[in-house]
Amino acid sequence: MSEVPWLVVPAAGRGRRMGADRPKQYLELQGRPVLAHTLARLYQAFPAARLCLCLDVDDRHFDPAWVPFADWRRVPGGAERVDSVTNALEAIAGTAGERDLVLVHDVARPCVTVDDLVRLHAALADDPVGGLLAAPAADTMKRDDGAGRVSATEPREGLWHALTPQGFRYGLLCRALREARARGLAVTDEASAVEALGQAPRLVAGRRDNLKITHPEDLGLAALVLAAQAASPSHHRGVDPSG
Ligand SMILES: Nc1ccn([C@@H]2O[C@H](COP(=O)(O)OP(=O)(O)OP(=O)(O)O)[C@@H](O)[C@H]2O)c(=O)n1
Ligand SMILES: C[C@](O)(CO)[C@H](O)COP(=O)(O)O
Repeated sequence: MSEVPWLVVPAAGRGRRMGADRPKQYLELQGRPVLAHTLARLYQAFPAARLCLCLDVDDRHFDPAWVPFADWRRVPGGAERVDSVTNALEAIAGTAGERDLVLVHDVARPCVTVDDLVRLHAALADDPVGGLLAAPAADTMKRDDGAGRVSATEPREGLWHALTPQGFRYGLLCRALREARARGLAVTDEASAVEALGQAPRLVAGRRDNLKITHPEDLGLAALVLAAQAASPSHHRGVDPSG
């Protein structure tokens, strides 16, 4: 029987780049808010997991009916994503064990498949460091000169897009985020904090359609992805019965 993970879902962003009338996690996608889709995918993969949901303290849109988990708690969001995740880890101090696996997943990634969730979980079961879903860069990469022109073409070999979930043992993740804060490092994901400790997180190849809804056009793309996934049953495969 495999280990049931903790889930941390940072959902306290304001969606500034989306520029909508509400945070993007509450925008409608196939008739339901983005947040409800994301939590449903996580629940399909890990029905017995314990969830920490990071929400803005001034959130006026959230409805607990969208949370399918039996064991969940609401945690106040912080100023940045990393602060929201840190608040979640602090909220479960004393309950979570040092070696417990914590999977952190952006609420803004509703298209993650059950198959990828289960594969990541399995890949991290015995990994001494932890790791993340990631997709190899598929485009030619340009660097700008700061004035709208190309200054260089960067080799893409070995470059990956960091996706979520990202999963690490509770003790290691707490230490990594604490040290990153102490050193004033700007970390945009959990892996970069762990890297700053000198550790090498495992890259687990994930689907490129696990997109992060960020800009206005991403909402339409996510709707197309969900429709395409519904037409193919592959993402329902591999649900862990012990979860
Ligand atoms: N203070 C914050 C900022 C972000 N997030 C969450 O972190 C994830 C990734 O962040 P991003 O895509 O940047 O979301 P927003 O912060 O909402 O977007 P923007 O940067 O455009 O305002 C999202 O699930 C978002 O809700 C969070 O929990 N707390
Ligand atoms: C964690 C993340 O999704 C990895 O790609 C991403 O860094 C979060 O988005 P942000 O715009 O950097 O907050």
